[in-house]
Amino acid sequence: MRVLRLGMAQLNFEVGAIDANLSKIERALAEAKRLNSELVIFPELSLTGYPPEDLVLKPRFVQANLDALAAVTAMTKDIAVVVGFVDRSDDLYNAAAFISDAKIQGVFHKQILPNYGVFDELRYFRPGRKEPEVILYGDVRIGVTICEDIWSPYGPMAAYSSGQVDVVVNINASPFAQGKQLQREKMLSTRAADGSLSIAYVNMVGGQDELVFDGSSVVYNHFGELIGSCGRFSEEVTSFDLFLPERFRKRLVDPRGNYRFEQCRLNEIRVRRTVSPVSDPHLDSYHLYDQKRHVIRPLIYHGQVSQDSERGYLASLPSKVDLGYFDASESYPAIVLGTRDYVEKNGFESVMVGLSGGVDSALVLTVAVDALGASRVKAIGMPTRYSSTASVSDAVEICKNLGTDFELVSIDDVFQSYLDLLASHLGESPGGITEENLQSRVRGTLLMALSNYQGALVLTTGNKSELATGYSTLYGDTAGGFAVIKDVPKTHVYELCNYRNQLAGYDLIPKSILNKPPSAELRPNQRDDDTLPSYDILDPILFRLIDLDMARSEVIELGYDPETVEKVASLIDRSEYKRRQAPPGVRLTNKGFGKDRRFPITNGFR
Ligand SMILES: Nc1ncnc2c1ncn2[C@@H]1O[C@H](COP(=O)(O)OP(=O)(O)OC[C@H]2O[C@@H]([n+]3cccc(C(=O)O)c3)[C@H](O)[C@@H]2O)[C@@H](O)[C@H]1O
Ligand SMILES: Nc1ncnc2c1ncn2[C@@H]1O[C@H](COP(=O)(O)OP(=O)(O)OP(=O)(O)O)[C@@H](O)[C@H]1O
Ligand SMILES: NC(=O)CC[C@H](N)C(=O)O
Repeated sequence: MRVLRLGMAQLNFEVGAIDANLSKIERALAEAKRLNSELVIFPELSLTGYPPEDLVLKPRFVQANLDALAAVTAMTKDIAVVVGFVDRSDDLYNAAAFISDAKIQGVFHKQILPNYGVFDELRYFRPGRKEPEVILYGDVRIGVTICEDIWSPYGPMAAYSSGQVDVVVNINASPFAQGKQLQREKMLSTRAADGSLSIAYVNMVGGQDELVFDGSSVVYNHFGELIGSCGRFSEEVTSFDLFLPERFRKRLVDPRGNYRFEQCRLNEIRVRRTVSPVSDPHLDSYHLYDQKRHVIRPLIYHGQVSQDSERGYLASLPSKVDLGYFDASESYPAIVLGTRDYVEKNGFESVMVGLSGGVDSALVLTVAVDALGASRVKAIGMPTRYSSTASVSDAVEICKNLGTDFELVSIDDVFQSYLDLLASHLGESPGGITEENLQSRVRGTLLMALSNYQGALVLTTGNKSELATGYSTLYGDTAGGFAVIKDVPKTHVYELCNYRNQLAGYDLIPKSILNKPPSAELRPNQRDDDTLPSYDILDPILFRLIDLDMARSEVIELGYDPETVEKVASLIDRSEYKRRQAPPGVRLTNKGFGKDRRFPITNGFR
């Protein structure tokens, strides 16, 4: 029985930080050697981080990544490595190197470049067109693919499924989206069973601007069964015995993936196996077919273990309204990781949140504390004459629960000075939206001043429903550096709060915050549903117009009120300019505002 002791390095690489990434690889190799791994696989573009975007247009950057590759090569005297890098020859390629014996044994170019959703790879790379190659690592036949390559049964997987490969290594930088892991597992299981080959899928972890990489690396056997997995949202270097039993008979009787008619010859690259193979004579092949080595770990974030089932996404909380796949137990840690990495990778010691006593800022504050710890988070209350006393007491209570500092700065005098100044110029007090938005702008100005003085990053609190409809004040509550819940519809804001309270085992986010009607408190008795449809009506319409790209008429045909649909659709169109000026934030859905949805501001289509 052939066995390959495989190391999976599911690590958080930083875009552009080539030296730091190299040091991380060096430490991972030391750990992998300690675990007796023979071959360690690293994620896509580990050396540069993903996505490197226009950094790769700088020749010096590409050269630095090649220098780092040479340094990795020198580290492989007694271990084999697959690592992602930017290759440069006639053009640039998104590439993987198989390195062992201090030598680059083979270079694989990504053949299928994703250029949809958040991906722009055709802007930077040329698709690989080399004949498929297989590494003969001793007696183990290894194919190498890069992320998108494996999503198609064509491309390199067609050749690798021809019976000449035992295991396909697939290195990834696959960003999190709600429900994505189920999609990945279905696809990988199919690919493995159809090709009668094992698949080792290693993914990046960590936040990069709007993207969050969730790790969730997995290994499948040639029956398409999951035989191992790494944690979600956490770094780890694991070692794994991949048993490679005889597959010949399965291929003869298995109707799937009959590649007998394909003309396919893989070029072979023979590589000395530097470490003696692991073998266990007591395991017969029947037993091995049955073996399931689930290395499934519980969901962990910020040192706390979820009380949910082992695999977060199985414990799906059904959404009250239909907004597509949503599971708070995977989205919450994604937001925490995205926020932590944005703050830390951009060098901020602390963050600041304008805390109103409303649910949005309560959730953002809670995420910030989970991401960074209470001592690095400060809440600022800035009431005016329109703020209710309950709002201030709710803000105080949540800060007490979270252990954060709360500072109260009344802005009413400043607000009044602005009104007086404007009145002296206009001849009357402005009133209406002008007066309402002034309060928000005073808050934004104050938060930015405190940020300048204290060096803390301001977290904004707008949710996806507000962003979609433009229900926010430009240079007011949109002022700040990172928009933590920008891809969370208001309905899910409540579900995330409830999820977090369940984890805490008590009302960490006080019930009074969750139960009050949403209000911007910019005029007496103001409520969001004075201006917008109630969120249980608004969110499903937004989901269909935005996430599903449906036309107004199609949404109306589904039975939604025509007047409401028309109003919502024009709010979406009219507020594109506001979204363009909004800060970046964590992307959770397949249609986040940002790279996923690029709409013209000036737009005559209705
Ligand atoms: N196409 C375009 N391209 C570039 N700029 C454009 C533009 N259209 C308008 N504008 C500009 O944008 C301005 C209007 O935008 P803006 O000033 O934001 O004001 P606006 O969108 O009219 O009002 C903000 C709304 O957000 C609500 N709200 C909800 C929740 C929280 C908060 C809060 O602040 O705490 C506020 C508030 O009650 C109000 O209904 C115009 O005066 C114009 O200068
Ligand atoms: N009194 C206040 N003190 C501090 N910040 C405030 C205050 N009022 C509003 N803000 C800031 O402006 C943001 C926008 O207000 P908004 O009312 O939309 O959100 P919220 O109060 O958190 O939640 P909800 O919309 O459910 O009431 C708040 O999240 C908060 O950051
Ligand atoms: N980096 C990539 O090629 C990512 C594309 C891929 N389909 C994914 O998101 O998983």
